[in-house]
Amino acid sequence: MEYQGRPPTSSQSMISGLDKSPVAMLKPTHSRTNSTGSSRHSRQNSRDWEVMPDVPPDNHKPDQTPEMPGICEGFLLKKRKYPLQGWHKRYFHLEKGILKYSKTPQDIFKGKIHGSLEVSLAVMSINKKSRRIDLDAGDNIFHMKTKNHEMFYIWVTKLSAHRVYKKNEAMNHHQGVLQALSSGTNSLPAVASFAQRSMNMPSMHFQGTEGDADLEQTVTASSGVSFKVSAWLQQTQNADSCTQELSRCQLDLAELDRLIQRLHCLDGGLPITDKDLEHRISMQNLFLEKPKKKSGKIWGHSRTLSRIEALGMQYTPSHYASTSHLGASVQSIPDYVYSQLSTPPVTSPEGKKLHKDIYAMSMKVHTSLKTIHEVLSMERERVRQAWTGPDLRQSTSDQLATLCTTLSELEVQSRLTKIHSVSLSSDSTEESFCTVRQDQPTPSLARHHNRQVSVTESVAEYYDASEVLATESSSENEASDESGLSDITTSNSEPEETHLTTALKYQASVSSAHDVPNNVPKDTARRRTLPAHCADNSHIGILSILYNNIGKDLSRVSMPVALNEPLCFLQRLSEELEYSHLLDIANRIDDPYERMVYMAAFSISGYAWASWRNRYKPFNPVLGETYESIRNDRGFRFVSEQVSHHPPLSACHAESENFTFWQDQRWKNKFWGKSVEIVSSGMVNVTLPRYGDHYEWNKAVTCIHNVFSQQRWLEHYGDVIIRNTKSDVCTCKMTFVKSRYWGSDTSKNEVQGVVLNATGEVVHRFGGSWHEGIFCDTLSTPQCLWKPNGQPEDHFLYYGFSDYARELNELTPELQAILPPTDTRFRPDQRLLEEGKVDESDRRKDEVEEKQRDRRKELAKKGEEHVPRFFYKSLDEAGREVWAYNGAYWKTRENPGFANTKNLDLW
Ligand SMILES: CC(C)CCC[C@@H](C)[C@H]1CC[C@H]2[C@@H]3CC=C4C[C@@H](O)CC[C@]4(C)[C@H]3CC[C@]12C
Repeated sequence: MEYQGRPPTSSQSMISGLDKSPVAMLKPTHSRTNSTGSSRHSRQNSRDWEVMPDVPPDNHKPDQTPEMPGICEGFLLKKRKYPLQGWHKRYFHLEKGILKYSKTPQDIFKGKIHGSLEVSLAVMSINKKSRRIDLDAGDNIFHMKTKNHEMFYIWVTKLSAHRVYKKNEAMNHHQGVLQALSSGTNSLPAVASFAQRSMNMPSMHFQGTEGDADLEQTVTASSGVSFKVSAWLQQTQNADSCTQELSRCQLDLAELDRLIQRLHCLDGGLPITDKDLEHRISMQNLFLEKPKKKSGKIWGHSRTLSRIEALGMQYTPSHYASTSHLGASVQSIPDYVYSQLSTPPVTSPEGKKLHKDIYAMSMKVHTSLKTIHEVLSMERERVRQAWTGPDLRQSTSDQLATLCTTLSELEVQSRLTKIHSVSLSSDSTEESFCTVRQDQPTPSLARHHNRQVSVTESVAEYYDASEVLATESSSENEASDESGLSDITTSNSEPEETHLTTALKYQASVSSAHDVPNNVPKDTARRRTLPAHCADNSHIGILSILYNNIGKDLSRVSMPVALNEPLCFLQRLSEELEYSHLLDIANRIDDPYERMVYMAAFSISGYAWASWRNRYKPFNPVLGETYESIRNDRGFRFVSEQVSHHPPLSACHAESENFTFWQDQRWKNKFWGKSVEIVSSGMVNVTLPRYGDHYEWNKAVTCIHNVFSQQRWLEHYGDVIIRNTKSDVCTCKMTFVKSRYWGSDTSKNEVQGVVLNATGEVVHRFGGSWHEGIFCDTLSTPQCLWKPNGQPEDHFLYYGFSDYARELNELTPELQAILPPTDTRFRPDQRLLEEGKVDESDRRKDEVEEKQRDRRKELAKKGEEHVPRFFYKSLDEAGREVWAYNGAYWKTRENPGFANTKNLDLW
């Protein structure tokens, strides 16, 4: 081990040893500074963040991989996987470009790894002042902090060295494979041999981290070719017989040669040399050019003659005479050779026998050659079929695709680094790099109206943006970040092995449980499908949209509607009530702890959509847009309104005889280079009339991993606490566990929670996953509390929509007459998209956004502000800003009816 984590005196020499390249890299080219930033503290803080440049591979000759940088290991502080929880001490180990961590060096040694990441595939940002290093590898983000500046310097240097090394290695590898592939007909063996070489390269031994996948695939793809070739040869049973036939042929030819020599001697001539034979045969070949034509005048053929002349040969008339009949007689090579060699007619019995033997031998050679020719022709046909057939074509195109992916991965990474840096540099707040506290009051929105646009934020709005964006500044500053230090702990905040056992137990219970009965009627008499399939949007380069618009006024950038799903955020909010029957159950349970268990199940059920919905984004409602949903089958009615456009804020309210539900959805983005974390700050509220309970809870963080690629996936993580503001009897604490604990997949989408009594003792435990269901084993009858409804089979064709989601935008004739014109169902671009008219929808979307801008300007001219129609701003019991329902929607709907009121003209 090169470095044991103590700040050693040797660290100096270690640094100087690496000084040449990495120190240059320690001077990042980008900073997160915005010179026009408005917030004082954020200006200081964002300036401290720097994105490490995407180091270009060294200019070295291919195949000359520079020396592998040494191992680096030691304790670092790592931000807890659950947000908002400070830092803990973890042992990090960097080797061959892979950064792993565990609790102790022993754990690393034993292979008990908590997480690992391929550093060359991550976007790396550093903050010298707070000694922080962030690595975002798309699927995985590490936030680290060093104890002192010396360690910071060492780690940054080492990480950079490993990044450069790995990039070079990847470049070399791909150049090699590309060369092999481009070397035409011999490509397969070339690729195979290259693969063989790569397989032997120790450095190509990748650990099984996600980031390696592409490289690993390429290696296996090319080694797969070599495997295929040998398998092919093995399959070719005729190959052996072919070789045998050839050696037999060789023996026969030797015998033939002997016989010919003897015949020649018999005739009193000198032994025929190979050269003689060659001459004779080539001469015959010349005559064979037009063997049948004008057989009697063959030498009259000018071209033939000139070639013979050119050969400088002299022929006797007997030569000509003997060849003159060839045209008609040549049938096979042996016949032909025989005829050529038997110049003077032989009469002696020995000579005749020799003739016969030569003939027989020639026939044998001919047969052998014919067999070999057949085998080779068959083989050629096999190769041709395999090449044109789907199998090899597929694997070749797969290989090329893998290569392209990996190469573009490198390209993408450099772009990301740029985007990242620009997004940060134009960000006047440090919000994208600090944790937002959910319990802090929201600062006044007015303070930040003058801010510049950032790409980070633009992701927030997903380019439905039509005006200069403004987002609230984070209330957390570097000081509180630093204060995380006092929070340093070596205690284990991560689940122990028991956690895994529990997780597996719940998982098994959920999967063995039957479908959980609910009283919701299955047949809703609503539509089961959408009018058109979703458009394939995989070709739309989200990255290039972002990239090409860096620094531009984003008001002019609109995302193509093909990236949208035909639902908006207002409708999405109502989707959280798909499993409202859990609230109906809760309102009937006398036991407050058990009631809480159901509240928890309900809060988890609102995340179930995420496994299916990662390809499209909802429409951003325009200011004043509304949506209603009356669900007689579920016994509630729901209304929502877009109450603010910058920042986007949707308020909603639902009521039933069993509950009232409300929330305002506000969130912030943190863009880490490859992934976006969505941190919601609004609270969800539910009251249960029977017991007078008022529950409120925060939302988990949603992370869009690999946001720019087709391997995009969503994850929810963090702690969620449900409190009953009307009673201290119990609280519920849940954890949405970040995946990849212990490197296993068993904890995917895992949730675990407890219900605690007033003294903090555990009364109930439950667990499972947000995509498969939740089980509680502490109830008098242990049972599955909730399971998500099955997805319709064709969901992939319809945006991943569940049956419930498909119903949300349906516009029935009855509704058409009653709904206010501001209802989303009337939004023309969304409707066009639903009907599959993507181009028209795109045009209409521009118009809708334009109209929104005009309305805003109009208001500004009059010095007025938009006032939401059905919600009003107020403060909750904890002093947080909330949007409360004013009761006007249903009243107006009934009397006088929206048709008889003044409504906003939105589109
Ligand atoms: C680039 C595009 C096409 C990729 C698709 C992005 C999708 C998956 C993103 C875009 C906007 C995102 C939503 C933004 C806001 C919230 C509110 C939060 O409380 C829960 C997650 C939720 C609901 C996000 C889920 C994921 C989401 C829908």
